[in-house]
Amino acid sequence: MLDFVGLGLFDEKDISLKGLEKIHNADKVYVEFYTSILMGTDLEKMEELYQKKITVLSREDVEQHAEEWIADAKDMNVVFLTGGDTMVSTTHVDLRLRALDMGIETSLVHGASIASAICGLSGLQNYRFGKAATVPHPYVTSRGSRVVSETPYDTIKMNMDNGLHTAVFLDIDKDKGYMTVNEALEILLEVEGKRGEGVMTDRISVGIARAGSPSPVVKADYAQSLKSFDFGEPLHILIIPASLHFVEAEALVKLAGAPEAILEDVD
Ligand SMILES: C[S@@+](CC[C@H](N)C(=O)[O-])C[C@H]1O[C@@H](n2cnc3c(N)ncnc32)[C@H](O)[C@@H]1O
Repeated sequence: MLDFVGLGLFDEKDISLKGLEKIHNADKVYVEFYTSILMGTDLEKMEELYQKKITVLSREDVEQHAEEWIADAKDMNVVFLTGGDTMVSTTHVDLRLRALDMGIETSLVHGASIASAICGLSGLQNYRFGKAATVPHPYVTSRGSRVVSETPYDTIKMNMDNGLHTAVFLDIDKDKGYMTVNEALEILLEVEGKRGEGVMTDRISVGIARAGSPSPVVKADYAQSLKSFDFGEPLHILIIPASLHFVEAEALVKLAGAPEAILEDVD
């Protein structure tokens, strides 16, 4: 049996009782921290609370060599842990399908996810979100030119045209670190400036830091101002709202300190 268990958002205590039960019954427990990471804990604290040894898998272990560790699940209980919900904004459905092809039974234990936390913390309605985007760190080519992905900007623009908000996930890179809301806004405004377009200028953006922690930060402001706001420690996520329903605008003013002027431009 291969059990996929979502760890929730912030520390080792965010796991569900069902998830914990799966770990207690497991012969082997694996975790990956490349799609998301619990910033309020570490492997030692997790192993202490869960009373199990946990092996950390790299992206390569999960995406290229999965058969090697999944095979044990043919005659053992193997648990695979992931930050947030195990199947939200990850590619882990591929792992599940591979396991099924190998004749291995699978199960899911869901965890609190950033996808729903952003709605709760900001007051933006979950049914008004379109396709999510990810802002990767810029990279430098062998010839020395800096390359910035324009894909997230295109996604925001497409969603905006359809009246939909965009959740913008921020890159987690083992060398370059955790991207901040500030860096992501700089990158998106750079693309906007280069193209001479105006999707984000004069619009409210929302930054959220450390969802699920005792002190999450939620701040809404015009992109140019928000890019210098201090959100503190990671993880961060950015939301680019489309037009706002009046309750969403009121929530952004009261829950995220947005300028009251936004109350005059609502649906
Ligand atoms: C690719 S998503 C994976 C989502 C995860 N499976 C879930 O369901 O929550 C990871 C990105 O979401 C955002 N994120 C995840 N947890 C967060 C948290 N607790 N606070 C703020 N942002 C978070 C970060 O931008 C991070 O890079």
